[in-house]
Amino acid sequence: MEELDNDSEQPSPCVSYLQARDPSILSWNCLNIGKSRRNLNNLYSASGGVSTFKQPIHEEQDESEDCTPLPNHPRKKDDGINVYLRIKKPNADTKIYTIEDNTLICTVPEGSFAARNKRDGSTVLRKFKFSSIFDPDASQEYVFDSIIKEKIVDFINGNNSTVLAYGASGSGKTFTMIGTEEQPGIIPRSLDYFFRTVGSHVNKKPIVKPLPHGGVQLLTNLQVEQEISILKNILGDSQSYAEQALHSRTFSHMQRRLSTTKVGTLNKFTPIVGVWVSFAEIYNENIYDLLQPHPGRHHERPRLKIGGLQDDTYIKGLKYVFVHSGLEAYRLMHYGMHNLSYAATAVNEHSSRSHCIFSIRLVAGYDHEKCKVSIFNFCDLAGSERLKKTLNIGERLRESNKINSSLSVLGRCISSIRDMQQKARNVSAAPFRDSKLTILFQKALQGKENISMIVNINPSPEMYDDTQHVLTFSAIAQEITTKLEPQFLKRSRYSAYNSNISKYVKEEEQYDEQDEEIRRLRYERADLVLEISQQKERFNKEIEEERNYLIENHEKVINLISEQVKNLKQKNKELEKSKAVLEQQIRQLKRELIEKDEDEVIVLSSSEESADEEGEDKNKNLEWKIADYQQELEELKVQNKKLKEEIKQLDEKYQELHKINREQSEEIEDLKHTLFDSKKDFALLSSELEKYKKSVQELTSEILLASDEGALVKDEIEFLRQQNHKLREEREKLESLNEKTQPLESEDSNRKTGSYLLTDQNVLLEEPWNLLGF
Ligand SMILES: Nc1ncnc2c1ncn2[C@@H]1O[C@H](COP(=O)(O)OP(=O)(O)OP(=O)(O)O)[C@@H](O)[C@H]1O
Repeated sequence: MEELDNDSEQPSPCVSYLQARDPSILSWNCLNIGKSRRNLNNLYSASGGVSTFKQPIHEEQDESEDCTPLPNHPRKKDDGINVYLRIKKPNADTKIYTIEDNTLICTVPEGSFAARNKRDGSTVLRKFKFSSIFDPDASQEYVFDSIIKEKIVDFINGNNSTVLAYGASGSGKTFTMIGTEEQPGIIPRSLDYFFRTVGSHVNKKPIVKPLPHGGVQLLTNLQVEQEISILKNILGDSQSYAEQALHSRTFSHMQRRLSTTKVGTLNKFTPIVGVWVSFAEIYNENIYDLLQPHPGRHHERPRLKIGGLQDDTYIKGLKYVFVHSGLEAYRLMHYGMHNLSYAATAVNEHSSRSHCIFSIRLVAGYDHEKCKVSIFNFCDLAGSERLKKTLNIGERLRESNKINSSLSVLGRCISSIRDMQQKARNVSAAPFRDSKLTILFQKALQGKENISMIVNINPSPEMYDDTQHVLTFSAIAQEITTKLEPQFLKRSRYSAYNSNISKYVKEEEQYDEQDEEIRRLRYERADLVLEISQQKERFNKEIEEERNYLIENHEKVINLISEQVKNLKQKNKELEKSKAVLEQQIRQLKRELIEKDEDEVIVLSSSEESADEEGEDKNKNLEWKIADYQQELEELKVQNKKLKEEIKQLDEKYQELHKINREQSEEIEDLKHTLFDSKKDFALLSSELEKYKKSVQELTSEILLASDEGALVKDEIEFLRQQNHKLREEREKLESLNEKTQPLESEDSNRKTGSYLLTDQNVLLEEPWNLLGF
């Protein structure tokens, strides 16, 4: 694999990468309106007959490419940032877009601001030029073959490559990158193509490992085992058997389908050929490793930092996993996909909210000291949806802000690189450091590595605004123009020259065009003035109403809206300024026209050609001004519309909150009544309880009294017993005394004298009781 050792092909930093393969790109960048006017006239006539999406259908088909050795394919020094446009299949027929060569022509739909400026019989057209356009029928295979295949060969030969997928949510970025089981995208196809080319030479075990900041590290036996177990752990433990089986099935299914397509072969190969895969995610401007097992729902994933200097940047601590087959790499990709932060938005339920970078590193060489590492990055950018369309709030709003700001930094980098390269200035002045994404791809964006962008659009009319935003951001060149009807062009106001038509016909046409231009500018100016005053009026009214309304409940939202209103006002001011400049230019043009009228014979004879060019240049400038102005105003209008929508949303939300508030207040009132009643009941019960307590107390004291009396009775009984006892003793004494003194007394006399002493015990006991009154 000699090609892999070729170090000499490193591009020089000053290479003009904007010199795209398609030479027409640069001429478009220069936007020579003089030339393009003629071209456009042709285009108009051609586009009239062009039906929507007339490009040929590219079905999946077997390739007949020869199985030839890979060419030594160093990266071309003139490679630029190729921007490809891929159009998703529309749900319904749309007449908005037509394709001509590499130009997408958008017919501004009725109701759009740009369409309102048109005159009768005219149509506003917006044109966007790309390196290549893939129509809705372009198959995954066709896209892969056209854009990626060659880059894989470059990659095998040691060159770095980056492919970015850009577009609004749901436009087909992930479909293009990953695809489906039946229609695999460019990552699975690249893995298949790559491994079928180098597969048999890939080491079964890792020998060296690429280091993040460049170079490689020779692995010890223990480290080799550790690296192998990393892959096993990720694939074995973390994925269910069902998932593993599904991914294996899908990949082998795809391999079977692609097995007939030919790949290149390597003539020679080095002993060290190692393939390493990484998968990173940039979410909310934080970097995460998608091949790192997720720590669980309630734990934060470790955030990774960017290391390196200038354009040699890398992600510190990102896991590189050794693989030796396409299937292993494919399964790692799916593992990473599981870890992705997906969030629901109004546009696409599974809209990806983060930028995902799947990278393949190829390490090849004869020994660890002479190894070369090449990297292929596949980057699926987050959806570029506009904030207000998705009705994002809170966390989602913060996410969207970060996504949009990183995409806008990317856009600014791309356009400032274009500008600077055209003016031969230093590319590193572009705002690369403003987002993680551009820091990581700085080298490629500076033209030192191959980089391409696949722009995906959804041509449905409801996505028109988002699509325009995406196209404006990404197109290599663009133009806004109006298609005029022929009768408009035929008018002539210089009939005085009819006698010498052949001489003046050309001049007349030129005057006609200028006249036309002035008229058109007047129309547009009048429209713009009207639009601005209406906008101002509407803004003032709406802002007044909304402010009063929202002030009580939505302080945060009000701050946001005020900010937006301020921006819009600022834009309005800028528009006013450009309008003044425009008016000034129109006046100047008119003055020149009058002067020309006066000296026309001289002008015509002496400097016919230079007058042509001058007029054309001025027209060009005016056309540009108007185009800019129109575009700005259109964006302003879109923003205004969105703002109104947002305010409406807030209004509804407020109404809802108000309703809930009212219901809650009513509930509170009910509760208050119930509480009042309960208090009354409680007071009543308390007084009854008091009464009850009192009667209990009385009863208790009565009981106590009764028990005291009982005790008294007991004491008296005791006392009587003792008395009784004493009386018995006394009787016994008396009896013994009686026996001693009168032993022979008769029975009758005994009965008379001691009747009470000789009777039974009952008689004796009766006497004390009688004494007590019982
Ligand atoms: N060219 C195409 N042909 C067939 N189906 C497509 C095409 N492009 C996209 N789709 C389908 O449209 C849907 C949305 O596409 P996809 O998920 O790729 O969009 P996305 O741009 O990645 O969105 P997001 O940024 O929200 O993740 C998917 O169901 C996908 O299969």
